[in-house]
Amino acid sequence: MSQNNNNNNNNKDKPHNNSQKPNKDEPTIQTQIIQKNENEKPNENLNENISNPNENQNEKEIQIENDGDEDEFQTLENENEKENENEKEKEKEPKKQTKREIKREEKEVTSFRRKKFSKRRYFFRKRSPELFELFSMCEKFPKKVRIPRLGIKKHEIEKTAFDLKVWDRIKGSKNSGGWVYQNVEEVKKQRGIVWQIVKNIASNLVSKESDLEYFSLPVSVFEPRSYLERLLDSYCYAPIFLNLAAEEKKPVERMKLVICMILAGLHNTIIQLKPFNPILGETFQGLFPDGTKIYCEQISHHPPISSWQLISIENQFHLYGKGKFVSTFKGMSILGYQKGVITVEFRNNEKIEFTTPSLSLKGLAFGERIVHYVGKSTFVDKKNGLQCEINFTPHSSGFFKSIFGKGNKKPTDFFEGDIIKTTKSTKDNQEIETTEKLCHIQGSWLGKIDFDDQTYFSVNDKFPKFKPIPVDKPLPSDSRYRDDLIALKKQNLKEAAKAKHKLEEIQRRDRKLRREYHPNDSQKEIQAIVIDHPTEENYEELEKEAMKYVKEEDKKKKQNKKK
Ligand SMILES: CC(C)CCC[C@@H](C)[C@H]1CC[C@H]2[C@@H]3CC=C4C[C@@H](O)CC[C@]4(C)[C@H]3CC[C@]12C
Repeated sequence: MSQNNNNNNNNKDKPHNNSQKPNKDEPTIQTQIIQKNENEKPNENLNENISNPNENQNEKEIQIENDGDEDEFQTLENENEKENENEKEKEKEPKKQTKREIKREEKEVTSFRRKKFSKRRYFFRKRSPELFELFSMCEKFPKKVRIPRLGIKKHEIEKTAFDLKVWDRIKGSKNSGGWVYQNVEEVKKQRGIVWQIVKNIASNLVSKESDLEYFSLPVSVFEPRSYLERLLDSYCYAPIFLNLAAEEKKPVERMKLVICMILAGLHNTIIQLKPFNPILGETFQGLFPDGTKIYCEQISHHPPISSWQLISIENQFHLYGKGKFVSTFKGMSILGYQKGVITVEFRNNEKIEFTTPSLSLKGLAFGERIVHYVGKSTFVDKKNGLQCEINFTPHSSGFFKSIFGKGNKKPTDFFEGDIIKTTKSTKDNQEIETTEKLCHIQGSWLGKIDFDDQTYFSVNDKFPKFKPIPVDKPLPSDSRYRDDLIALKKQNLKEAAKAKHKLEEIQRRDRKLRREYHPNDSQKEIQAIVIDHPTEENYEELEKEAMKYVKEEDKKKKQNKKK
């Protein structure tokens, strides 16, 4: 079945037609996207190793799903289960069962499953017929139409959220929690650089808790993107969940879907490469495969502040935010977060504001490189009086420890929170505030979100991850035109380093001029400390020095504790 066929079928099922259809003469967004994607292939490969470990499985899945129209939602899992069941039976009674009997049993199993899945499909259609189109427009996942697991009760799946092995988490997740970076070469490269930073701290050239922006790092640890493009990684599920949220009439359900959008995208932001710092006025214009428009711009140099917005095709939702990307050295780890509030506005004048948690990299200089999300994420819907705070390290507080004891220790990537409703009423001229707990959230940022006893998101569902497609004719300030970025894309490190140096020089001169014309402007001049790529002879020396420093720090800590 071709992709076009699939589209037609979906259109038939739709209860109402989309009135806004583009003219045939004009290239539709869809066709543009398909052409674009073909050109973009080398770029995609870069992220694929990390972002989607299950890609190969998907291909198989598509083949299976193509067999018949009815089996649209038959998954590989079911196929596997069937096989397993058959194998077990064969082992028990190898000769008695004929092929026919096995086939009959198979049919029974599939019909049972079909019932389950048709339920899902009905739910999906009822919610949003447009989503079928949305999925089929995404070129990479044309036929793999999967529904969010809304409406399926957990007891049907027979899994408990606290069972670690059953948890749906991405490849590389640790049993005790967090995600381990497996690229040994990359880590080794970065260590040499981290040791040099440690050396600078040890000789008191910079303070202990210093921002990464005080260093000019070598291009060998960079990825050929700027922060403006990188920040979009966390919105890879935004079109799916926000389109659903825009249709939702219940405020609680809407908030749940917005929470899903942010928490589900967290596992897509853990790439361990440094993006380029955007230059003042740099822009990025793009499209998500469903047509959602993306605009990003760097609006301040010091402090470096970026702003971004996503606008869906028919203005269903409008997400906007601005903030600083902070990354500070904290002893032997880096804490990275985005300072600022993000807002989503929907067509029906509903509005939700939220903040995101912080990312912590451990094992920078020695040991295993582990990524954690720490801190809090808050969601506020002022109009409907809804509020939600999600805690990313609940196990560390004494309260939760006492409840779940030692045996039930949850992994550190576990998060927990509540949606709370506050209602104001006046009685005898006095304002009374009553709070009510509506819903409990728990899950892992590495791939699972549960609301009460319903699973809303699981990585095993393999939703399509949306990647931004750069627009055809962007502004000349687009980050794609940066020389250092272009050179790094071609893997020409020498040229990239040269271009990076040149751009830094230009920025310095610009700052000087700005200060001359606006003396009151508080644009600080930072003298970045240049850090080179370490040579092999250098490497061991640096390691020894860093070791020395770490040991001294440990001694100081111990002495402080004794006092
Ligand atoms: C010297 C070498 C090891 C430095 C490499 C550090 C890299 C991996 C760090 C430095 C700054 C960090 C970023 C800082 C802020 C944010 C915003 C947050 O919402 C998502 C993660 C993200 C995007 C971080 C990702 C990891 C990051 C890019």
